[in-house]
Amino acid sequence: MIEMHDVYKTYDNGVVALNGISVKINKGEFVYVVGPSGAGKTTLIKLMYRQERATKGQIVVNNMNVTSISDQKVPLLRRQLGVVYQDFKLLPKLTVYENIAFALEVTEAEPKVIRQRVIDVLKKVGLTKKAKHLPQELSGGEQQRVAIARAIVNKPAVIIADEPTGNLDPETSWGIMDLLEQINRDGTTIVMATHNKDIVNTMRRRVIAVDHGKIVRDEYGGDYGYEN
Ligand SMILES: Nc1ncnc2c1ncn2[C@@H]1O[C@H](COP(=O)(O)OP(=O)(O)OP(=O)(O)O)[C@@H](O)[C@H]1O
Repeated sequence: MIEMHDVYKTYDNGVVALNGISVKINKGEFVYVVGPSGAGKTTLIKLMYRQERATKGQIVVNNMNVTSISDQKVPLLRRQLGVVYQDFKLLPKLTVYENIAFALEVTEAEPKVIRQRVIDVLKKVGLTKKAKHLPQELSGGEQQRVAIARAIVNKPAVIIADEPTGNLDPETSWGIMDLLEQINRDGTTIVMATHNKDIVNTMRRRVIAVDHGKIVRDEYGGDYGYEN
């Protein structure tokens, strides 16, 4: 599903963010990426959806060669991935319904298909009643649910989440984790970078620990493993 072979990333300012990463993530896995601030977690994730380009090495996501595809092919790659961010990144002037539909409109899906899919995902994330609201009228947890609905509406093979509970209180965070677990149970691979020790230690999934741009631990049923 996702394979990285000897991947390096040096930013233009000379910072070496990733220093030789090789990893294979199989279909249906739920993987936590942990590590201290500045370890390279966000960079690792950004390389997967070509938000940043690797300096060296090979990355394959769902049979697409992320490192060698042209910029024109990047939208095609992004359709295989749903991305969820810490700060939700919803479009403020669009309603909940429109935010989700927008992700499908760019794929030129038929209006009938768009409508049905948006209705289905709104139900899945429990926000049918908020369809006509603007993001600013929602709580943080609700906004993150909309962002997750937007991420899954294309039925992607992989969800990539960068600190999705970072702006949420503990109870709301658990609600978001329940939703991600449910999406994973339906067969979607999930890669999630997090600083949330409680979540990682409770869920007991695969844990990839990054430090100084290298994988220092890769453990199934692992724990968080260090103090924040
Ligand atoms: N666009 C950029 N330009 C230059 N350096 C960057 C850029 N983005 C990140 N870095 C640097 O790369 C290193 C890895 O950063 P990254 O954001 O991947 O870490 P992280 O593990 O996600 O950290 P955090 O937990 O604080 O979000 C850090 O030293 C950071 O300062």
